[in-house]
Amino acid sequence: MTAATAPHTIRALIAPDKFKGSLTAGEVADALAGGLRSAKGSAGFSAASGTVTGTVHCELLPLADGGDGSVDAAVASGFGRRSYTVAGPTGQPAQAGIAFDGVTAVVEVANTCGLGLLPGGKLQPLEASSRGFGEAFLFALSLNPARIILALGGSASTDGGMGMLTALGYRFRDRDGRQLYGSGRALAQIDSIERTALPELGDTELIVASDVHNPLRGPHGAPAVFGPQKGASAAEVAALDEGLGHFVAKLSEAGFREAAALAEHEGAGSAGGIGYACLLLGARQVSGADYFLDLLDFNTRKNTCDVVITGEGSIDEQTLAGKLPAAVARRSGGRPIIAVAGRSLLPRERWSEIALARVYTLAEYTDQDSSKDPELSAELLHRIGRDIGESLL
Ligand SMILES: Nc1ncnc2c1ncn2[C@@H]1O[C@H](COP(=O)(O)OP(=O)(O)O)[C@@H](O)[C@H]1O
Ligand SMILES: O=C(O)[C@@H](CO)OP(=O)(O)O
Repeated sequence: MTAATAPHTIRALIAPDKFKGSLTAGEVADALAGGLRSAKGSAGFSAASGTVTGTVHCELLPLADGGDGSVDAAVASGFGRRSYTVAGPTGQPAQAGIAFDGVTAVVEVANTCGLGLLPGGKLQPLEASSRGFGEAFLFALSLNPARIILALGGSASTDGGMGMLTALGYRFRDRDGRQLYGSGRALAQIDSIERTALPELGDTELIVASDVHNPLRGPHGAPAVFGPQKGASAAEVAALDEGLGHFVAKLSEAGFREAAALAEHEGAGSAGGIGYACLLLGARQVSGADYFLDLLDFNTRKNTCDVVITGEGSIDEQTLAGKLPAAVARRSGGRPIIAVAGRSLLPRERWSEIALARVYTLAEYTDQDSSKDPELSAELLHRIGRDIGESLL
């Protein structure tokens, strides 16, 4: 007869980012928690033969890094949500949400002009615009906040923020004097720029929360690195890069003294160059991952857990460069960090570079492509959660 071991409790903090294109951060956390609680050996496991060796307590903390889910993360931390209709990435109305707590407003690119809002999911690398983000920005300004968090990422456009600036009252005209709407394609057609009816920014502090450090143009710029995921062919990437060059030259001509220098600035290439336009307006840049981890009080919440489970759609070089799982791992104070992802492009010997104890991927659990299949993804995450639970008990 073996001596019975006293049941113990494992406290897991489930703190993932979204899996872009398939699941929100909240859905990822829910599916993992369901799996962990059903692990064989846990008090939640109901099979007749189950011996209870412990309990898994899950604390759910869906996160964001400036991309999709940033407004949701602010709302989860106690902000109110305000709904507002904006022009989506191709001009069709989109119901956007901003978060506001009376002092700070959070405005998000992904829920105003993001990839997920393209009609029929059809990518529009040249036509998509950041105008809707500008409209939400204006709405946030009308609430008189002390500061606005401009959450950048997940955009459908590569327009250098031209659409956003148009919504804020800048007028871009072609050589025949026709007003341009603001899109990647329109960048090359700009002949003149006027500043008209600009909103009063007053003392409002503008903060860009983004987790990419790319400059506006060049081999590491917005078109080259993020254009292909928005559907741009090699020729379109080149045209967008050239268009952005023309945009910068025209802004310099129109009296923006910093226009050329800011194009080189780290983060100018976030959200198809909306980062650049925000910097032109005087915004300060912070790490999106760190901003939202602070807002959701991660440092305190991690203190009461034994293990942290984080993740994102794709674990890759960008993750190592400081995306959300890396920021979570950096703050976890020596607790074991398990990452879960749709796919991982990193060999296991590189996990330790950001202190990941283990990486689970959906790709290891199926032969099918789960990247566009939320139901399958949630089911696989449930299985992974169960396996993680069983490995911990
Ligand atoms: N359910 C899934 N199954 C497999 N791969 C996924 C899944 N969801 C997302 N991915 C992969 O992750 C990529 C998005 O990466 P992610 O880390 O979520 O976003 P980003 O890099 O923009 O922050 C997708 O293009 C896809 O390759
Ligand atoms: O919107 C984009 O162009 C990119 C970079 O900001 O976003 P993500 O990192 O979500 O792919």
